[in-house]
Amino acid sequence: MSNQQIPPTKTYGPDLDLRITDTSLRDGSHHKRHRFTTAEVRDVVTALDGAGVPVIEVAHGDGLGGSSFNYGFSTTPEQELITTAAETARDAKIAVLMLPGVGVTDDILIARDNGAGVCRIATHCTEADVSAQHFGLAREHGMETVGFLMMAHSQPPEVLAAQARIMVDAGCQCVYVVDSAGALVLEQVSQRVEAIEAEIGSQAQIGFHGHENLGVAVANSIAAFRAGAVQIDGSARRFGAGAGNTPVEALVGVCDKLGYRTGVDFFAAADAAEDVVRPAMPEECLLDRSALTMGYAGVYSSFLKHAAQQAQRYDVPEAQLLVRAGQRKLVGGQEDQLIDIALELRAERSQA
Ligand SMILES: CC[C@H](O)CC(=O)C(=O)O
Ligand SMILES: [Mn+2]
Repeated sequence: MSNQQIPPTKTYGPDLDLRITDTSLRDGSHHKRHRFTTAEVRDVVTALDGAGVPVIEVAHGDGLGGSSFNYGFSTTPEQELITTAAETARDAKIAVLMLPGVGVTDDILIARDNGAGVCRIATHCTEADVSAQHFGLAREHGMETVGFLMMAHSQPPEVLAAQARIMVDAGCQCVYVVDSAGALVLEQVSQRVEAIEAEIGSQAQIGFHGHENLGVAVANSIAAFRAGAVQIDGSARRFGAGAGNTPVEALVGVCDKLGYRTGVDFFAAADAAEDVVRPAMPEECLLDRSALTMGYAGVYSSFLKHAAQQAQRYDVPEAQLLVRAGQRKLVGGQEDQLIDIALELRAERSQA
């Protein structure tokens, strides 16, 4: 099977070239409107763990503490889902993600007590400073740490590198370039990874989290890996916000063909995606006009469902709403501004 063309510049460890984290039970939760049940979590974790996926992320789609009016309420408390995942996994580590301010430090400690081993702290890519105490706390309590620099397309490589430095100095062990809008394309990914690598060297690892809005998430993930990222996110059948994330099963297949070791069994991952994850979801995650517009205009993928709701409520075109959200450079947490934009579009129409 192996037909390696370009040897990796960096590897995750002696047995793995890259470590995959599946986020269908966290980013995929957006697509399910945060309605995962413990039975679904048990089935998905069993299947992904059995396929050899080394890390599985579980939380509300907007991270710990996300269950709220602003983001949508979870039907099952996320800590129950985390407990179920941790009790089910035989080999996989369970990861949680949190945005400081959406969740609080206690959420991290409760998740750790419930069996989470990896603590991922996400900030907008110019606000890494708000993550410092969270990395310290997680490390103190024996958790592995990952930092998410979200909306990475919105800043040049040197800004991301400076923000990565802040996270690493605070105790972050792997800084992710997070393409929240699915707006980055190939070299735009590798340049960001290379700039971070130049700044942090071997002090921490680098990761990449892609979204499929422009249809290049697998290619972007390979570009990130070749530039030095050794932790790569994906999602079974790509379930995630917007058009979803990098499809794990496709990423594994591509890595097999390039000779990059993921430790994941391609056929078992394909079965998990089709037989277990797909039935847990209401419908397929589409790469449709709205998702494409998000990638093209640089809009936070988690806005998709909110934009659809407001477009319908105020009877305005969803694509125009998303384009304006991109122009306003909205970031996570500003979902309510979609209402402003919808009202603006409606007022313009009635004046015309
Ligand atoms: C929970 C914040 C956010 O959705 C993290 C993420 O997956 C992204 O920015 O893509
Ligand atoms: Mn995401």
